[in-house]
Amino acid sequence: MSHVVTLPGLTVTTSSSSSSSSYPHIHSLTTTRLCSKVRVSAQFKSHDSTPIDFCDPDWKHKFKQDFQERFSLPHVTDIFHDTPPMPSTFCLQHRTPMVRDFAGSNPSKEWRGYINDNDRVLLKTIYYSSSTSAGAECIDPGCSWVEQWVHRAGPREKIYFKPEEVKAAIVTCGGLCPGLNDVIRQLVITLEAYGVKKIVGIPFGYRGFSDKEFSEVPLSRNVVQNIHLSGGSLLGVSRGGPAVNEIVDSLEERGINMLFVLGGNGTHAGANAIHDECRRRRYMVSVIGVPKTIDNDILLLDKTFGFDTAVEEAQRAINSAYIEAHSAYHGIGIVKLMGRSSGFIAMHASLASGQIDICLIPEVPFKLHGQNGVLSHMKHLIETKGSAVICVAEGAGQGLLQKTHATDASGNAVLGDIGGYIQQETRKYFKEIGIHADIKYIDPTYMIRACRANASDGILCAVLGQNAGIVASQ
Ligand SMILES: Nc1ncnc2c1ncn2[C@@H]1O[C@H](COP(=O)(O)OP(=O)(O)O)[C@@H](O)[C@H]1O
Ligand SMILES: O=P(O)(O)OC[C@H]1O[C@](O)(COP(=O)(O)O)[C@@H](O)[C@@H]1O
Ligand SMILES: [Mg+2]
Repeated sequence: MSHVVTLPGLTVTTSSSSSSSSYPHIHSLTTTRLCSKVRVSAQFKSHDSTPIDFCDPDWKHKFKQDFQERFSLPHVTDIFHDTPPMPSTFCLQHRTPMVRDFAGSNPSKEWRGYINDNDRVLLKTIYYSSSTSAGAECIDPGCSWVEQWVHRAGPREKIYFKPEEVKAAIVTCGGLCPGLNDVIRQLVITLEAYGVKKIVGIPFGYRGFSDKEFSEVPLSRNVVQNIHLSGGSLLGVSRGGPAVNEIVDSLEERGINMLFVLGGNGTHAGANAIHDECRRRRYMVSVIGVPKTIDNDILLLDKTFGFDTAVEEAQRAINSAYIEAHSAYHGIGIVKLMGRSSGFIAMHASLASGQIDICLIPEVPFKLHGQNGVLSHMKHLIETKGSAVICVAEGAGQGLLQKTHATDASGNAVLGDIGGYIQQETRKYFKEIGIHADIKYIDPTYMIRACRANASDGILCAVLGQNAGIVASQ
């Protein structure tokens, strides 16, 4: 499944997080005789999924063109051709005076705070001279250098929404993630800086659009001033909810013409559908998505908000498991961390802690039983070190569990409890081989998810919130 993630200042078509975007599926590609058979990863396929023909001397140019198309930003003038631009109300009015302003210069002429529409950000910075170079990510067999650019986020000189005519709504959907409040806060502050007066929060995710018992939450700088000091979402979150038509009806009834959605792949599939429906109805709305995934599984993004906090917080659980395991005779600690389809949290937390003996992630299949299984390695650890600590990502080893086919209200598969399964199997195994083992299992998922963002995530959220607010009007 493919969906559009609209980042503040850039639109990215990604595969759904279930394809674990940083580990894209490999597709085979057969070329003509002159070119060798090569395999190309999904991220390097063209826009319409046709494989690249490397025998075409023009392939690089075509690849770049295709990449640019994928990353082109939709604009209100694509549909409402006559919308007049107006000078931005943002930076010039609300920036902090700079020292040189006091020296008598003309600030409006000197200030260089706007982004040019053609500013770009280079995505890849490593030049791999060969495909055999460690970690090489190559497009073609010769590992040619191909620039990949995306739009630079930031305030433009012209805007297309009059602040006094804007009613902005913010909605947070899916599961919690540290930093949601930080993004909401910065969004509100930025919109106010533009001069937007009507800003509301939609309670409990998309459900807030249809459920009559929830009313809009008026938002202002005063309301959001301290919300980043606690975790969760001021607005609440939910899974499932109304159909897209109902949401757009509600937008129209409420007169909302800027919608900010904070959420993951499901939320963005919804945002995309809302955008399409608004376009179909010719209802002028700016729909802005801020990607939220604590799992950090979005291709092209170095880090998503909440991930850093999750890794930091996960270490408390790992440390507790370690202490328990080391304080017991033949102690075994098992910690399950988030990561439906990717093991970034488990892997980073394990590396950072230095206390994990075995780290199991969804990207790497493993077996529990048998000669090279996890259990026999645990036995080895018990015999050699006296204890063992295991970190497992929630999506790891799902093939070992019985499938339930259960889904949550949003249609996501409900995963089996791999941590609990490993605990049970470990207990059985050590009993069978007659070795004492003291097993403790920790699942800190909700303790981690509900945390307040750490300083590094706080800054990331502020940047995202600000860019989301900025991109909406231009
Ligand atoms: N394909 C879809 N089209 C429209 N809305 C969707 C789609 N998938 C999920 N949603 C809605 O998006 C919201 C959040 O989705 P969910 O999967 O729970 O979390 P996340 O956004 O974190 O992935 C839910 O309200 C759900 O109904
Ligand atoms: O119990 P809930 O709220 O359905 O959430 C459980 C899931 O939420 C997650 O935190 C992911 O949430 P999102 O899909 O909203 O990003 C997973 O780690 C976990 O499987
Ligand atoms: Mg999701």
